Amino acid sequence: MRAKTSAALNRSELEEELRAIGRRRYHDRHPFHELLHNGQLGRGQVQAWALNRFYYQRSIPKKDAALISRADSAELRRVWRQRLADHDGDEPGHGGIARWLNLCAAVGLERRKVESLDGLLPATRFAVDAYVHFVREKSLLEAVASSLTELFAPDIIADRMRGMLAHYDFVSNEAMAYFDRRLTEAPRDVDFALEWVLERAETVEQQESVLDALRFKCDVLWAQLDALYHAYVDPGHIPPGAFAPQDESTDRPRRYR
Ligand SMILES: O=C(O)c1cc(C(=O)O)c2c(n1)C(=O)C(=O)c1cc(C(=O)O)[nH]c1-2
Repeated sequence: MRAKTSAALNRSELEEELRAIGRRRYHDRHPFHELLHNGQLGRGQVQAWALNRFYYQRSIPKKDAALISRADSAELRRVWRQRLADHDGDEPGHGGIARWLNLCAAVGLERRKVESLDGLLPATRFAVDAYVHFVREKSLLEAVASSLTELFAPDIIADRMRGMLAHYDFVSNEAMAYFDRRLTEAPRDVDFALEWVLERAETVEQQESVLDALRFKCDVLWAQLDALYHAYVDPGHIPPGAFAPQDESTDRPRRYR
């Protein structure tokens, strides 16, 4: 990391620092994703992933609404509200959250069970809530910067779609519709957010805050996968009250290392 006293970076240097954080800390490097994408999880473990990630999906529009509520600029609000429309849809049964629930149904989860949040891992809740609080409480520049993990999302989403379709017979193209949409939504969203941040992060202090915001967000994503790994892979300590897989997946070795 740069010394606090160094001079401010120019735009392309700042962009490179942001991308370097992704290369080191983004959740594509997490072993849980490796197992998920390579077909090495049982159905129950995939269910645990889908059920927990529903809480992230459900919370994203809340954090986007929080960001909009803090923006003085009509342009920022106008662009950002597309994210609400993408996730919530314009009518019931449409939008990203509905598509996520379809994915949950495809892997064998009951919709009402998922929506109840019954069985959520405690660490999922803490990590996701921390993201919403961060966006409510930090500077607007940090709030926008924390969304920049989406710079790195299209590659991992494409890998995930390929891997899950190839390896799990309970995953269909229809079930992957959520991710298919994100392949176009994420680049559009992040192009705007990156430009917005590069334009405004001028001082060393602002630039440090933006880089820290991205590190924080990588931690939010990483912590969710650590919790899944600990509970459902190795050592397999499922916290009291958390989702307990009921099916064949217990035939598979619980330990992968
Ligand atoms: O599948 C993924 O790996 C992945 C990662 C991320 C991300 O990098 O935060 C998001 C999403 N998906 C996603 O679907 C999504 O809607 C989303 C919104 C945001 C955000 O911070 O505003 N990140 C992500």
